[in-house]
Amino acid sequence: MFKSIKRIICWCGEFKGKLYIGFIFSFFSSWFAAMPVIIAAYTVGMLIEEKKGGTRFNTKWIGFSILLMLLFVFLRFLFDYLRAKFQETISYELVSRDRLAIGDLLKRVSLGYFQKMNTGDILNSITTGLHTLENMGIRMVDTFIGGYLNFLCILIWIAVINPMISLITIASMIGSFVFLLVISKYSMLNAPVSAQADRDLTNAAIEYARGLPVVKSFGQDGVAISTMKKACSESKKIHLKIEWGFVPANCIHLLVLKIGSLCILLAAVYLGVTNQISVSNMLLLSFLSFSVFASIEPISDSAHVLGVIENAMNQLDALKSEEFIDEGGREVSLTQYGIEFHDVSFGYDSRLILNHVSFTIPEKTTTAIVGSSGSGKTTICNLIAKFYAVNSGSIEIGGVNVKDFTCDSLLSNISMVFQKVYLFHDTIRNNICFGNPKATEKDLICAAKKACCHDFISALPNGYDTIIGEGGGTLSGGEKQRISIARAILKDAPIIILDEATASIDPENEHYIQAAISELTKGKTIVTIAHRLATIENADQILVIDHGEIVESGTHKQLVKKEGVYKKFVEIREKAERWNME
Ligand SMILES: Nc1ncnc2c1ncn2[C@@H]1O[C@H](COP(=O)(O)OP(=O)(O)OP(=O)(O)O)[C@@H](O)[C@H]1O
Repeated sequence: MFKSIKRIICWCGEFKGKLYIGFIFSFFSSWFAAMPVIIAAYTVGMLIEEKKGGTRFNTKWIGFSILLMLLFVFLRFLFDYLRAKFQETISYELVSRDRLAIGDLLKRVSLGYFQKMNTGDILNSITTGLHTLENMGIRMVDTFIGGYLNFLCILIWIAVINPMISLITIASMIGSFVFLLVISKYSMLNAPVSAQADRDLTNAAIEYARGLPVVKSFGQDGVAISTMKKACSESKKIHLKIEWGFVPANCIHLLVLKIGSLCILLAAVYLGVTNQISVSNMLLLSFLSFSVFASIEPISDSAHVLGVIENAMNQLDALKSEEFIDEGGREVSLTQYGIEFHDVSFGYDSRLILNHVSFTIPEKTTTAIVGSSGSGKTTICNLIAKFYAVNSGSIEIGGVNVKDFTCDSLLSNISMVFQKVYLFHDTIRNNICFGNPKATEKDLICAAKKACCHDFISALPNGYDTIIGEGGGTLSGGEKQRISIARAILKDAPIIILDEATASIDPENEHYIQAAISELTKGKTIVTIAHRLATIENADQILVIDHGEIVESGTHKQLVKKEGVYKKFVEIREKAERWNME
């Protein structure tokens, strides 16, 4: 329990000071909260003493005590306000800091990480996990430390009045603490199970939403929803079981405190009746018996979430400790943009995909990579962009090993246009300007015109301010492709990696996209996974890849003369293109 609290305090980092100041205010707030009760008890006590024929009661005291009580009530709320002012914002600041840090971190891990982890798991850490910390982390520490500080204040008063009763108070607190430990232990044990149930549910929901088009087309709604239903019912079952498990320890924790209050009350009355303490002190102890444990009663709720918080912190630490692919990288500014592969071998897992691949792409030339499906073309492009680290060999860009770049510094030199375009759920303007956030309106329109998308964007009711659905769902494939090219044109990077996506596009769109690509690639170093014969034939260099090895390289003219893989590939493409034309 203490370890978890210490961990949360450490998590506060630069905000620790604010947290501690908050505790000081909390301590004073507790003192001021106790003062009106003490004054009321003494006033009533003095009145009773007078009635019994004791010391004469000074009536002026009533007015004075009311003023004092009002002052303490005001001070209590003032210190409470100050505590909240210092502490309440901390969790929001921390979570915002961590969300941004994770966003940055995810940009810097190998893409292999996203295969190792489910999207739902990552999503859960960033959303539910951090939300748990945001909502419960600091509150839990505050309830715990604030609660015991409050208890300590009242305990001091009790000890001053009667040390024996303070021992009863301490014994009750210790008794209840034992059950708090039981609750926190149970919470620690069950939190991973509960978190796994949440992750399974998120993954099932994502899978269901993503697969809906396939589900509908195969008329399999029943099958798909059954996975969701199973995940929901499992989650309900697990959470209910855990909640019920807390009940016994919770009840006993509360029972011990209530019995403690009762014992203090009985002891106070006994001491008062037997004249061992004054009436005022008897009344005061009676009042305090009700409030002494009030601040530690809710700690059991905090102990419940201890495991959940620990688990959220573990997830956060696991994310933060993920190895960066650009560890040790630096900002590099290039003066030339040729690409060289030196004896590169690579596999996503134990299976080797690229086997001792070497080639050179001179700057400002076009290199087409051709080969059968699964031969390793996309893998080469992914390695140039350092999405993965090579197993052996090296890749140089502009004479610098890609290992030596930070991801941002490397990718600032590269524009990638994929077959499968991803557009953000945002305006068309922001999607295009993603390539260059500093671009002016003039630059934006110029890029859109070059990418042949200005006309269709202008025809939309909200023009460039039209919101594109998630993934670009509200646009056609050709429109999305042209927007992604406009994005790359605006970025104006010296190296272009292009997965030429013309196979599935109609002739009119193909014409537009080719025009857009020509604008994009002018004067750049281009690596293209080429499908169209026209692009391949015009390339300065063709690399033919087969089973992860470069089996042929040269110009179109040189390669068709050989009776090799390329010639066969050209014959197949010619047939396919003729078939497309018919
Ligand atoms: N992330 C991955 N994890 C594991 N294996 C992968 C991964 N991506 C690709 N592969 C495997 O690596 C091999 C090469 O894939 P790659 O995508 O580079 O081929 P490609 O030549 O671009 O194919 P295509 O023309 O069909 O797109 C394939 O056998 C593929 O199954």
